[in-house]
Amino acid sequence: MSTVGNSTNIFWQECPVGKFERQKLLHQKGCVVWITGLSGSGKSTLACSVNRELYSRGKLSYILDGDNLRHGLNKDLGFKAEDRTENIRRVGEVAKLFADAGLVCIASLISPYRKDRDACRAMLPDSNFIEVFMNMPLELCESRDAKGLYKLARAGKIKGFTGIDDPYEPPLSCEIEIIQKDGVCATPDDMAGEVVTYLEEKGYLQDQ
Ligand SMILES: Nc1ncnc2c1ncn2[C@@H]1O[C@H](COP(=O)(O)OS(=O)(=O)O)[C@@H](OP(=O)(O)O)[C@H]1O
Ligand SMILES: Nc1ncnc2c1ncn2[C@@H]1O[C@H](COP(=O)(O)OP(=O)(O)O)[C@@H](O)[C@H]1O
Repeated sequence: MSTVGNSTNIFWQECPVGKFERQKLLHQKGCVVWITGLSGSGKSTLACSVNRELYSRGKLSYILDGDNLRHGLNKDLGFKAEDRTENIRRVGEVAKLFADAGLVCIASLISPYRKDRDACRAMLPDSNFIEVFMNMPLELCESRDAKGLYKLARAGKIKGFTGIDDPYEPPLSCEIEIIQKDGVCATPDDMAGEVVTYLEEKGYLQDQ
C-alpha cells in the first residue's frame, strides 16, 4: 500500500507478461528518443524520418509530437512556464509507458527547460533516454518559419515565443547533437541515419 501524489491507499499491480517478454516478441529494446530544439529546427521532420527508417527495418516506433499532443492530451495547457513543465512531465510519463511496451518512442517537443528534460531522463531506468539536440541557429529556424509563427512573434502578436521572448536552454550533455556543417544542414535522411546508427550500436534494435 502506498501514497503517490494525491492518491492514497493504492497498490502496484504486477502482470506475468512484462517488458522483457514484450521486447523478446518485438526483437528490440524499448527506449525514448527525445528530440529537443527550437520551433522550426526540424524536430518533427527528424522524428518522421527516424520512424520511417525503423519501420523499413521491421522495428516498431511511435512518435509523440508536441504540436499533435496539444490537440488532445495536453489541450488544457498553454505556453506559460508551468504549462510547458506540465506538458513535458505528461509526455515523459507517456513516453515511459511506450518504452515499457517495448517500442522506440520518439518524443518531439521544444522542451525548452533543462530541468524538465532531465526529469524525464530520470523517469527512465538504465539510461534508456536518448536526448537528441537539434542545434540549429535561430536565424535558420526563423527563415524557415513554416507556420508563420516567428513573424507573428516578432510583430508582438504572440507573446512568450521560444527563442524570441522566451528562453531555450540547450542541453549540457546529450547523446546526439545535430549541427550544420560548414553552414549546410544535413538531409533529414542523413540525420535519421545518425540516430538509427546510434540505436543500432547501443543494441536497441537487436533481439533481447
Ligand atoms: N509561444 C510559443 N512558443 C513556442 N511554440 C509555440 C508557441 N505558441 C505556439 N507554438 C507552437 O507549439 C509548438 C510547440 O509545442 P511543444 O509542446 O513542443 O512546446 S513545449 O515543449 O511545451 O515548449 C510549436 O511547434 P514546433 O514548431 O513543431 O516546435 C509551435 O508551432
Ligand atoms: N534537414 C532539413 N533540411 C531542410 N529543411 C528541413 C530539414 N528539416 C526540416 N526542414 C524544414 O524546416 C521546416 C521546419 O521543420 P519541422 O520538422 O516542422 O520543425 P519543428 O518540428 O522543429 O518545428 C519544415 O518546412 C521542414 O520541411
